[in-house]
Amino acid sequence: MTVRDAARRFAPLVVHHRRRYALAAIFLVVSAVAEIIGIFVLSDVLDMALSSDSWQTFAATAAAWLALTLVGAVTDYFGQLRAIAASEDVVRNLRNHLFAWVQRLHPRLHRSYGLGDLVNRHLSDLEAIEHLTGSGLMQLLIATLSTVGLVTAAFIMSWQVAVVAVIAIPVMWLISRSFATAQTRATRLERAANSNIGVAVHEGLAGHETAVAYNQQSCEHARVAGFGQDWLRARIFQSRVEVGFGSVMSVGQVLLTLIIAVMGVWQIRQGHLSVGGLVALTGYLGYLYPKMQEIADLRLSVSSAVVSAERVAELLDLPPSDTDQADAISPSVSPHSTLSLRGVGYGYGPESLLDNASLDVRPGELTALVGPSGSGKSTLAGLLVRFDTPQRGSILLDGTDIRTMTAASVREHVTLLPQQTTIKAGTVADNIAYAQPGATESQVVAAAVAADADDFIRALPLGYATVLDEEGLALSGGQRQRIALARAILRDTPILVLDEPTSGLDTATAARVVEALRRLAVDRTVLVITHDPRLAAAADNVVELRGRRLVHVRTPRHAAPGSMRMRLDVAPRHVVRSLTT
Ligand SMILES: Nc1ncnc2c1ncn2[C@@H]1O[C@H](COP(=O)(O)OP(=O)(O)OP(=O)(O)O)[C@@H](O)[C@H]1O
Repeated sequence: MTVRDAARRFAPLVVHHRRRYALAAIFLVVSAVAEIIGIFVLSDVLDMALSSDSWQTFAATAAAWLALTLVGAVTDYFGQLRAIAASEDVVRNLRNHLFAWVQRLHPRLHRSYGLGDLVNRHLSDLEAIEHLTGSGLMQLLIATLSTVGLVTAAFIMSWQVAVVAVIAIPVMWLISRSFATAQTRATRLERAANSNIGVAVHEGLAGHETAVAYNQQSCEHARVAGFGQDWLRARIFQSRVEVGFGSVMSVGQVLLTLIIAVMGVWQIRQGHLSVGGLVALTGYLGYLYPKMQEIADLRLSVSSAVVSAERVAELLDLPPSDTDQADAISPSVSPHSTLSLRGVGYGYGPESLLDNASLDVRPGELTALVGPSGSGKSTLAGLLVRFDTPQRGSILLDGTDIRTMTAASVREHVTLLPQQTTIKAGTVADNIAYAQPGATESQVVAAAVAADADDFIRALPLGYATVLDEEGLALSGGQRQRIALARAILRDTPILVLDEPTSGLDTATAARVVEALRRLAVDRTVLVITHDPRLAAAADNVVELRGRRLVHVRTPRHAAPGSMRMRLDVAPRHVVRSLTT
């Protein structure tokens, strides 16, 4: 990606802040102009003082110089504040935009990047992009205008001296260009190492218990330290480029000042310049040099920002998992819905996971999907809530292909309880109500009762008001599972797809949850994915995912009365075989 590509790509996200940047730029330009005129006035003040004319004229000129300095300082203050406010707001908006997009990506893409890497892209990378398209651009504009103003003023004082300064500008630009290539390479290495550290720290902390249990803390530590070493190398490389550039520029500045001083003295001796004029001239060039260096530095920082732009653009170019057709519909939610698969085929790569899979999951029935680990059950659950679309065949909701519906509408009909339970920072009630933010207290309690969670919640120190930390570590695995189940129940959609709802539960609790699921299935369509023989035995239908196909193992016709109490030893042999695989 070139600087131009990056600017073109992200400018539309910044463009609606142009007025704020413009206002900041106006303040800063006024400040720069006040500075330039101030130096001019200073030369008069000095010449007057040296020629000791009237003290009154001297005082008036000195007051004008002071006033200009004050105007410069005040406008600089407001300009800087405005610029900072605009750039922070742009970063905030860019982050909102990126986060909204990343939320639309398939969960498997989140996993493939790693959370640490994604977090990094939401933080420092966005700041760099703002610099490229907002504050950096504004700084470049002001530095360029100031340079033009200072050079013009220098020309008025002495064109011979000003020519030397003008010649220095393209030389500095060429030097900064040669450093920019190295800076891009260094930044790429630094960003990659930084992301690796983020991923390693996140994984190390998220899997801390496993690391301790397996005595692998030193391995986790070595992993973070290894990436830290890469980062250090990249930072040293980056600093070498930055500091090297700074040193070359300093030598250049000294050379330039020396040449200008020699020329200035020569001009005074020739009678072409006054002492005040030389002071003003060196003042102009004293301001000019940092402005030129700022332009050259911007060239370097822009090279770093391009790397960040590449990293963010990479995420924004990923296809979202919830793209709707142009004429997608949002059918109204009916209390009873049938979910059907017709000849569904799906695979992550060339290998199929599902082939010609067909199934009807009807209201009033509890359907269990069983099958060996890795056979594709969770993948199928993801298709039902349109994380992805089948490559062949279709999934129908009351006869409507879910491809033709908006993804949001599909999820208004179908609730998925994922295999991994998520507990958010907040109270128990907040966690359950996450499914339906406007839910009343009694609805939250009813959902908890249905998930057999009410008793243990009431036993917590503050009951439903007990605050859980982000990972819900204050709760046992089974308790977290039931809170997640209550959350799914609270959504009150006609179809529930529950991935391993009884995993981690003791026999008595699992039995109560199974009972709760049977009650739910009375007026809902419930599909449970399970390895739990008790749950499969309690289901009206049992379907096995076997050899990429869905095979009916048991239908309501064969279900024993009171199937909820069916024991594993009386469940059909093939159910037992598939559950124990
Ligand atoms: N994002 C992915 N990319 C490629 N392959 C994947 C991806 N996610 C899952 N798989 C593979 O697809 C297969 C099915 O995975 P899935 O999680 O659907 O199985 P499952 O039947 O639910 O397993 P389990 O019963 O152990 O939960 C596995 O071989 C898995 O490695």
